[in-house]
This record gives sequence, structure tokens and C-alpha cells, in this order.
Amino acid sequence: MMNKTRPAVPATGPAIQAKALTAVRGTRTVLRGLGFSVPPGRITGLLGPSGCGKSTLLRAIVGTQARTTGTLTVLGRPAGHPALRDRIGYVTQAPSVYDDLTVRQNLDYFAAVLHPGRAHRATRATAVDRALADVDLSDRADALAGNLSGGQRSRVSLAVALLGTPELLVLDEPTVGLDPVLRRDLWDLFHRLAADRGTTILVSSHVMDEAERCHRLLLMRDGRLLADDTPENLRRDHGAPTVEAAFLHLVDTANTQATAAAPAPVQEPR
Ligand SMILES: Nc1ncnc2c1ncn2[C@@H]1O[C@H](COP(=O)(O)OP(=O)(O)OP(=O)(O)O)[C@@H](O)[C@H]1O
Repeated sequence: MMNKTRPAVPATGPAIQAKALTAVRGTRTVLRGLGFSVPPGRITGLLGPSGCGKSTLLRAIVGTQARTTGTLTVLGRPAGHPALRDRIGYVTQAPSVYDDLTVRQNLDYFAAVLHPGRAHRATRATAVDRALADVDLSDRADALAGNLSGGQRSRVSLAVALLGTPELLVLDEPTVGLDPVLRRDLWDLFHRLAADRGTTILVSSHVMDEAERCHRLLLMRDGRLLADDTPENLRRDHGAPTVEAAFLHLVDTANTQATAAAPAPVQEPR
């Protein structure tokens, strides 16, 4: 059973709200005027093909993306505000763990950054044990991180993000490379975090079957939002058996509209 922590975000306000959000990387406009809101205490999936801008949007939300314009409010503050640092857990695609430390030493190190000083020794030990149990790595606590499988290493990264009991957990493709059993276990953990701790979870994926496990979905393509809805509504509105089929229907509709809106080709005189 998890420790119950009351969500710090009022249940009424959105955990994340974006208006006309745009981001430029290099010479490319990668996010194009996004507007959406993410409800607190729920799992929102950010889905779309590789390169559509998912990681860029997550980076904007955690405040590490330069050259953004528009409005982006996270837990009631502008994205990137220093007060948000210990309220958000962020797991990037590449696991950030020290290979020459054991799993527990990795967690002890990051716990010491979060809660420094002797006075917090007991808090750190409790947080580390709980994070290890959360990601089901208690029995590998003394293994060197460098000797773990890819899936185990990404679970250590997730455990690091859970150390501070974040109100918002931002996860960039956390299930890539995991076998079906581990994927299912991880999704069970996300649901327990949302239900028991009130954690808001924003999780990106390009695997459409994971969309069915989310409470809400943001479907992206080419830096734009194609949909912001529940899986049930998407399936119903598009008469589709799966979210994947609904997504494909949305893509086809967007393509048809783009073709119809394009100017007719000029006829060259013969
Ligand atoms: N540093 C950069 N400079 C210029 N363009 C970049 C840079 N990083 C990413 N891009 C471009 O921005 C676009 C969006 O990238 P992003 O990583 O956000 O996509 P993604 O949906 O997360 O993809 P994936 O699922 O493959 O991780 C891509 O077209 C990518 O080529």
C-alpha cells in the first residue's frame, strides 16, 4: 500500500495549461501554437509519431526548452519557475544513472541532493526504500547500475524521479525497450501513483496501445495537436475500435483538409 499524500494542486484547476505555445529549435518551428490543459491527479498520454515534438513539449513543461513563446502554466506557476523544481519529477529518454554506483548508492546520492544534511538522514532512507519498492527493484538494490538491463536502468531513473514525491511526473517514453510484462507493471505503477498519491502524470509514447491506458490523451502530429480528449470520446467520435484507428482517421482528415486548402496548381500555357 502506498503512502497517501494529498495532492497539492486544487482538484479544480488544471495541472498544466498551454495557450498559443510555440517552440523553435534551430531553424525549425517544432511546436506550433498549442493550446491544451492537463487535469490534476490523472494520467495524460502524449502520443504521436517520432519527431512530432513530444520531447520538445515535455522539455517546455519542465522549463528546459529555450525559445518558447505563448503561455505555459505548470502547477499554477509559469513553466521553469524555480519554485517548481522540487514539485516536478522528470525522466528523460536516456536513463540518467551512474554506472559505477549500485542502485541504492545512486538513489542515496540523489536523495542527498534533495534532502541534504544529517538531520534528514531518516527521511532519505525512507524515501530511497520507498522508491526502490515503487519500481520493484528492492532485490537489486546492491547491484551495480552498469550491470543492469536497459529496462532496469530506466526503472532506476524513474525511482530517482519519485524520490521527492513529485506532484507532477513527466515521463519521456518510459516504456521503450521494455518487455510486455515490465510495460504492464510500469503502467500499473502509474495508475497507483495517480490513484493513491494524486500524482499528475504526463507520459509520452509512440506506441498507440499505451494510449488506451491513459485517462486523457493529447495526440500530436507535426508540432500541432490533432486531439485533446479521452480515449473513449476519441473512439466514439471517430467510430473507431481503437485509439490508433481514431488517430489514423484524424490524420487522414487533416491531410484531406490540407489538400483542399492548398492553392490549385497554375496551368502553364502550352
Ligand atoms: N537541437 C535541435 N535542433 C534542431 N532541431 C531539433 C533539435 N532537437 C530536435 N529537433 C527537431 O525537432 C523536432 C521534434 O523533436 P522531438 O525530439 O521533440 O520529437 P519527438 O516527438 O519527441 O520524437 P521521438 O519520439 O523520436 O523522441 C524533430 O523534427 C527534430 O528533428
